[in-house]
Amino acid sequence: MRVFKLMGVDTVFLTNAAGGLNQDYKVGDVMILKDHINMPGFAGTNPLAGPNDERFGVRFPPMSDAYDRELRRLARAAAADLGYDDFLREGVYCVLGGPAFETIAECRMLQQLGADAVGMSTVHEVLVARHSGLRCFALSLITNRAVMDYESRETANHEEVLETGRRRAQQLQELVSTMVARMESHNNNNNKTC
Ligand SMILES: O=P(O)(O)O[C@@H]1C[C@H](O)[C@@H](CO)O1
Ligand code: HPA
Repeated sequence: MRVFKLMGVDTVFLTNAAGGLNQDYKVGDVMILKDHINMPGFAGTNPLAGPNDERFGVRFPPMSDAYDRELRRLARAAAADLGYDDFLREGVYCVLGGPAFETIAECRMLQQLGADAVGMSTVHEVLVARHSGLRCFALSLITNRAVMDYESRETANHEEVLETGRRRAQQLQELVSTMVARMESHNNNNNKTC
C-alpha cells in the first residue's frame, strides 16, 4: 500500500473470499464492505503497531470512514445496471488470523458481534492504506456458508472457496471494470470543466 502511495495511486480496490455468517447470504453473493471488525487488533496485532512513519500518516488514524461512501454508491449503481442486484449485498467483514477455518462457536459469536462475513485478509491492507490516505473499496465473494449448526455435516473447505471464485470470476471482473470506467469518465469530465 505504501509503495502504491509513493507511485501516486489514490484509490485501491480489494477483493477477498469469505464465509457467510449472515443467514440471508447465499454462496455466490458479493458483499460490498461497509465496515470491518479487526479481530487480531483486539489482541494487539495491527500492521500500524510500532513507531509511526510520519511520512505516510498520523499516529492515530480514524477508521470510521475506512470504506469510501462514494465508491460504495458507485458499486451499487454499477451492479444494478449490470443486473447483479439479486446477489449484491453490503455488510461487515470480520478478519481472523487463519489459516484454520472457524469453529461453530466462533462463527456464532462473530454473527452476534455484527459480522456478516468472515475471512482472513483485506483488513491489514485497509489499515495501512487508510493510514496513508488512500481511498478504499472492498468486495467479499461469499464462497461458503459459515457452519453454525452442531447438527450440520458441512465443513468449510478450500476447494469450495476456489470453485465459487471460478463461478463468479467473470461477473466480478465486469463489476470492477464498470466501476473503473465510470470513475475514469467522471475524472475526465471534471478535468475538462476545470
Ligand atoms: O481472498 P482471501 O485470501 O482472503 O481468501 C480466503 C482466505 C484464505 O486465503 C482462503 C481460504 O479458503 O480464502
Ligand atoms: N472463513 C474464513 N476465511 C474464509 C472462509 C471462511 O469460511 N471462506 C473463505 N475464506
